Amino acid sequence: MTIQVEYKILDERLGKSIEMPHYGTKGSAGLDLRACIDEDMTIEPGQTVLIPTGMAIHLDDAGLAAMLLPRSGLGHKHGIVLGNLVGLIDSDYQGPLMVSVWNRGDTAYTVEVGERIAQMVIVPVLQPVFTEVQEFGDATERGQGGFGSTGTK
Ligand SMILES: O=c1ccn([C@H]2C[C@H](O)[C@@H](COP(=O)(O)OP(=O)(O)OP(=O)(O)O)O2)c(=O)[nH]1
Ligand SMILES: [Mg+2]
Repeated sequence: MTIQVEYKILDERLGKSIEMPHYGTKGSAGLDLRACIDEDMTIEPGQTVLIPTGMAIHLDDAGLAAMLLPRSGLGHKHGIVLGNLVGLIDSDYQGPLMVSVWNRGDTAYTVEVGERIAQMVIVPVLQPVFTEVQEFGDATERGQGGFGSTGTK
């Protein structure tokens, strides 16, 4: 099934001097989002900056969300991850897609104009009806055990 999602271009360079986000390979889970900044921007160690992607999307379906995730290479090699760890885009959000970029490393990193700074994955979402109970219907083997209760080995 093909899912249609509307988008707006908010930065006129997008699709021209700055490439439009797209699925890079047939099996790509995410589209890389590009830094629509006026000039290259150096992010100091520990600093967090909000970077526009130059576009807006409207998912328009409560059964969908978009997640913004770090790119592996930037995160692992340069410590460039997201200030909110994961960005969650609501299906009713129509504003500019922004990426909170955090330099968690110990060296400055310069984001270039149009650089791919994060990736966006469209995911299905369920909004169940929650029912309050005094006891859960089925007791499980795990019960209330959590936070390492099963050990480490
Ligand atoms: O990395 C992000 C995270 C969020 N958003 C936008 C889309 C999202 O739908 C909206 C609200 O995000 P969220 O609900 O995570 O933030 P909040 O702090 O709870 O804000 P709000 O009170 O507007 O819901 O901000 C982005 O553009 N980039
Ligand atoms: Mg919110």
